[in-house]
Amino acid sequence: MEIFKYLEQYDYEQLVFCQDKQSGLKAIIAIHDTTLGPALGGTRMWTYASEEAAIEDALRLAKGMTYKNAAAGLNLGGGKTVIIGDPRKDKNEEMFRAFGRFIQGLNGRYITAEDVGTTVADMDIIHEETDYVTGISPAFGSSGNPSPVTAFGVYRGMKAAAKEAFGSDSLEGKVVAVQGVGNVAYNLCRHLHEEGAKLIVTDINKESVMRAVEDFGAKAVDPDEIYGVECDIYAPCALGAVINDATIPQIKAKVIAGAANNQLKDTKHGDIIHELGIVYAPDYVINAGGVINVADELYGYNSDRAMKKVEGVYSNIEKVISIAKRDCIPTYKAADRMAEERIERMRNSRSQFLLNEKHILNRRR
Ligand SMILES: NC(=O)c1ccc[n+]([C@@H]2O[C@H](COP(=O)([O-])OP(=O)(O)OC[C@H]3O[C@@H](n4cnc5c(N)ncnc54)[C@H](O)[C@@H]3O)[C@@H](O)[C@H]2O)c1
Ligand SMILES: CC(C)C[C@H](N)C(=O)O
Repeated sequence: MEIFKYLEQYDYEQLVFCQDKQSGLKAIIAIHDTTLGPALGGTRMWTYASEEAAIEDALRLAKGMTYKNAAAGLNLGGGKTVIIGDPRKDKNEEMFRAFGRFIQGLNGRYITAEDVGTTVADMDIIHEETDYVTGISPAFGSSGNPSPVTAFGVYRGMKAAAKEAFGSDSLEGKVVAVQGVGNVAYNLCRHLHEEGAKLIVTDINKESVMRAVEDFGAKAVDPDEIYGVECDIYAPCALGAVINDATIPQIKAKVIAGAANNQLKDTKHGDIIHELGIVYAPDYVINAGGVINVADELYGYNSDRAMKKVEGVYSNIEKVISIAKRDCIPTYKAADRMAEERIERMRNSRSQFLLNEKHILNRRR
């Protein structure tokens, strides 16, 4: 990979490699765009097949956060970290302390939070070294685990997408096929069950499936059967790239609305499902509840205020659908347009000169 060529092509600002021999920390912080504010995005810990794969993941996820934060109306840019390692075996306290010091060294350009493989406990350790971390324990007056709030946002966004497809946002009696019943999707299933939806679930983890069957009366299917089940709504809540050439012909749902990041394998798959008349709730718009919640910590966390903002995922999905109709484009393109237009508006509004304490004029005093 020619790194500078790639950074230039997709407008990245900064890529930081962090190494700490004692703890074994190998982390890559990618900052994509800070036009709207400091880059906020989680830390993923994963066993990557190669360093190149880790760099690519950090870059791709960081850009996704620029779009997610912009579309959610947050005054935050986009960034992400990947730590190379197995979260079940390779974590230690010194690692997250060392990582916290690296974040502190960026002096607020990047703020972290949880992602796949990291937990509230990890964020609490980082917090020993820096204030540029969110999703820390409620004991510190913070927001804690973002997953239940992400789930609430997905539930709200699913209702908005259902309104477009079925003429009503009621999910009562609707059959929802949920792929992966982990942290986010278990909570999503609870909201759906409480509204009277019927659930079909799958997971590679049998215990997670059994919990959904027992708690919500869900019907269980094998992981590769989920795409083809008879349902109204397909909710991808496990992996990315699940909307692809092999799965699209199987999908019977009229709505795709779920938590997973990067659901479209390629943009062409967003075009195909649009042509098929499927209402697709773009992933980074519908799953923004977690980041909206942790971002509220930057104002002094207030749960009621944060949940009110997360309810707005409903109107954000409505906005995306209306842009898609107005401009005759698929919803994934409409979401990109919404995010890019906001960034451009703000870039222009910040173009006037503003004196700040670092400016050369101050140094002459
Ligand atoms: N946690 C959040 O707040 C948040 C926010 C935004 C986006 N997301 C995204 O939502 C998705 C779920 O996040 P999570 O925090 O619930 O993660 P999780 O790890 O708790 O849950 C994912 C579940 O998917 C299952 N799974 C993995 N591969 C599968 C397969 N092939 N078929 C079926 N099930 C499979 C896992 O066993 C697990 O139970 C991820 O893509 C994540 O990036 C999460
Ligand atoms: C900031 C975090 C809560 C980010 C979350 N992991 C996401 O992908 O949106």
